[in-house]
Amino acid sequence: MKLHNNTIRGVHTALQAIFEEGQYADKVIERTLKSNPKWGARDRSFIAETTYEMVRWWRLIGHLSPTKDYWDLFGTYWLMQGNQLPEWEEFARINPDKLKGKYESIEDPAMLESIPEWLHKLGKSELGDKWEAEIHSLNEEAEVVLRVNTLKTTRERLKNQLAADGINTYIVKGYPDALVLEQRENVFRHPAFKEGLFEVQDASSQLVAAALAVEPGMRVIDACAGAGGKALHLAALMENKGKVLAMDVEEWKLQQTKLRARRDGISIIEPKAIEGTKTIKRLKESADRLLLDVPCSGLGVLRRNPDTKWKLSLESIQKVRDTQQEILQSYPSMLKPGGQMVYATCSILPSENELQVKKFLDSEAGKDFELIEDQKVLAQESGFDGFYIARLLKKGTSA
Ligand SMILES: C[S@@+](CC[C@H](N)C(=O)[O-])C[C@H]1O[C@@H](n2cnc3c(N)ncnc32)[C@H](O)[C@@H]1O
Repeated sequence: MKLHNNTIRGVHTALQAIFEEGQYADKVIERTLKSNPKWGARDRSFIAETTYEMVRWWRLIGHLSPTKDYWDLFGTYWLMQGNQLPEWEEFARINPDKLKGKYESIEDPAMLESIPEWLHKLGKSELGDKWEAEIHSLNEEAEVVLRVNTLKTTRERLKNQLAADGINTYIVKGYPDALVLEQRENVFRHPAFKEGLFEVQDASSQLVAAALAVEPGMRVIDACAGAGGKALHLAALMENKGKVLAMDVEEWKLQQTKLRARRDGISIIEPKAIEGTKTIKRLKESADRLLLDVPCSGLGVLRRNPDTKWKLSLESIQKVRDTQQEILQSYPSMLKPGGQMVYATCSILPSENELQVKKFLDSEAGKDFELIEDQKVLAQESGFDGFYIARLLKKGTSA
């Protein structure tokens, strides 16, 4: 593949914003591409892909590169990918043989997987033998997965429609609404997206709403709805009948949910900002189903958000665990007796997952609940994101 000076500069600018200004990789790439409308499709995918991959391998690249200069870092990355460097003066400091020798002498698994030392220790202590294969899997590039909006089309119809435009997809057993792209593609530009025929949502994430066993006409609360990925799926599973109360502490995210619902032809989602314990108390025993898609470390979705590795710390993970338990201690009061609840995270750490559920069940707040089943979805086994999904029943019958 031929390298172009201006697109490499585009990658540099994006990396600067991510590492020096602490901005989120996905937002930075979106902005970089938007501000350079003259770049063609190939240039755009080069910039997006290279930026993501350089963020993913940042620690290892930094170790192997002769200096911290961006040209050296890019050149090192380019060689690591098995490519050859053109004879440009910008790459004069890079010696491919020296780089290869340095790579082969690395013994530290955290360096080889390009993760912080503390994360390797934590992963090993939580997942034991499964950790190394898991982090290896989480360092792979994510597939693009679509969730068919069954309110507007069928999987078969959408598959054919996309194929007619040269976008080939395949079906994976166990994920009834999913289509996986054979090749990475910017599907947001496709008319079928604008018509609300699909959402982009990882296959593991699609298991969450499905686990809640919703039915048309139910009153459902999605208590951490964010931009609405799962709420939209719930509404589709409910055939747009009943009500989905989409709640979050960050009201601006719920605005996104509203816009997405309109595109998807959904009318049953009602956004509601959480203003404190009052909001929760007022909804006491009002829901047939409750989804707690709680904030988490995001360690299960590193494929999609590789910058998470560099933003997390032991302290930030502890903080998020505290929030998870606070939510578990208070929000289940919104569920009617006899109702079902799903607790979900996009983390693979037991301390955010089954141990949180156990702590809840052992506490006063959890005494009326029982665990029906849980799924520990690892990337190394599923081939998709890492997730945890627990289904719980609130004992008793509703009056
Ligand atoms: C994993 S994200 C939710 C993703 C969303 N359900 C989706 O499918 O797109 C967790 C959400 O919890 C929200 N959150 C954080 N603290 C919360 C709290 N105490 N109560 C409710 N939501 C909270 C965050 O703003 C974030 O949107």
